[in-house]
Amino acid sequence: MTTTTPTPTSTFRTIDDLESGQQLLVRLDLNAPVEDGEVQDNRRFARHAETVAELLADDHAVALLAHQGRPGRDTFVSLEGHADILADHLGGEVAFVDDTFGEDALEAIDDLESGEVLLLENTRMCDEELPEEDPDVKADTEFVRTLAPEFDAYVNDAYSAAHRSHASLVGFPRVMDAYAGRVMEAEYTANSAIQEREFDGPVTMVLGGTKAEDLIPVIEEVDDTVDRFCLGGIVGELFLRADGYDVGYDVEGTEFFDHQWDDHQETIERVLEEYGDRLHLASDLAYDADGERAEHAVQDIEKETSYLDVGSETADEYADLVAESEAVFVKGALGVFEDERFADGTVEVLSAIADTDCFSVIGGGDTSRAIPMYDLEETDFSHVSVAGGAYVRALTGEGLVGVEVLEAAADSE
Ligand SMILES: Nc1ncnc2c1ncn2[C@@H]1O[C@H](COP(=O)(O)OP(=O)(O)OP(=O)(O)O)[C@@H](O)[C@H]1O
Ligand SMILES: O=C(O)[C@H](O)COP(=O)(O)O
Repeated sequence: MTTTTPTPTSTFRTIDDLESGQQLLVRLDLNAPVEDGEVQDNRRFARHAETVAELLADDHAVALLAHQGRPGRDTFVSLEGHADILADHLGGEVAFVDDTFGEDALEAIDDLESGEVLLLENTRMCDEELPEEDPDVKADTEFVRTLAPEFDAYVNDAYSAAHRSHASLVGFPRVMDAYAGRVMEAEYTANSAIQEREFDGPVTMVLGGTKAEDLIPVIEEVDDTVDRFCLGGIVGELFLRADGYDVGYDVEGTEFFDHQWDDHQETIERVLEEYGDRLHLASDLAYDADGERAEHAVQDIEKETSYLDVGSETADEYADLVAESEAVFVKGALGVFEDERFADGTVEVLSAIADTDCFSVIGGGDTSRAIPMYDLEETDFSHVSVAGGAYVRALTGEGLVGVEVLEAAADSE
């Protein structure tokens, strides 16, 4: 059940301020999981499709920029498959060109007509996109200088990438009329409003997923507003390791634990010491035993086993804590929910949140996928954010550079 609608607080211009029939450069965040080389649909496609559909209905010609993965990772692939998924959501054609700002891209942009959509190749395949630099430096790249004159205006809909100072996110608003798309507007409004809210009862934060380094600072920074943290996923196992259990080590070729432990051991131990009474760690964990889900109490953990979900005792405890909360914030999944055998922790806790009247926000590009996957209703949560890193930064009150440049562009009008 949903409770509250947050108050809008944005100061950028939105697509409501655009004149119709323009040539637009639109930045989306279509970063998605890739399985066996195939990109998978996530909540971002459906959300961005609504922005694109609205722009097409207003007779704009729309060229799209987006990124996928990071160089060197197996998720760093072409956007060709993304064009097909987006087209399915739009119910119309999305042309694709395997070039971002070279001759082929410019030719395709020239041919683009009102009511048509063109997706350009992965922005992270351009050398100038990635190093995080000042927006003015990004505005002076060949990437931005080549594309900007081709368009009447720039629209940024990629809230979930707005914490990155990359050329396609911060360069264009420095040199063009710049507007926020619907996803940017909705996410910004909801996530900013969270910081201003006060709650009468307990506030619970459920932290899981793979990116421990994104979450550790959150625990310290939301210290005043959150009464208890329920930990699972990789981050939960790292805290169990700090608590003296033989878990949270890379086994069977995984690369989740050791580098994050090496980089953050001191902070994890300090946070455990300082906030221990408010940190709930798993009391049992689930693993794959010859193809079947099996569970161990944490006392029986084996260092060589790969743990893939919190156990049922932990899931029950977390569900009870959620049920008596006034507000619940989720970032990251409690287990590998993509595999049904290890979805129990994530699904039990999400279902408990959906069953209460509390204010609830579910965050994470991957984590939010669990909602449709397990037939939960998005409307049972106050807000489902398709952002991960940007959402946790918003929770801690940190600014987002991609939003700041949109605000600056509006101010300079
Ligand atoms: N024990 C575990 N072992 C391996 N993967 C896990 C485990 N627990 C959770 N996960 C994975 O965590 C992922 C979700 O968290 P992750 O931090 O990657 O992304 P997110 O929360 O969607 O945010 P972002 O948008 O920042 O990527 C899921 O895909 C899930 O499979
Ligand atoms: O998926 C995300 O969280 C955003 O697209 C940002 O991706 P990044 O963490 O690879 O910069």
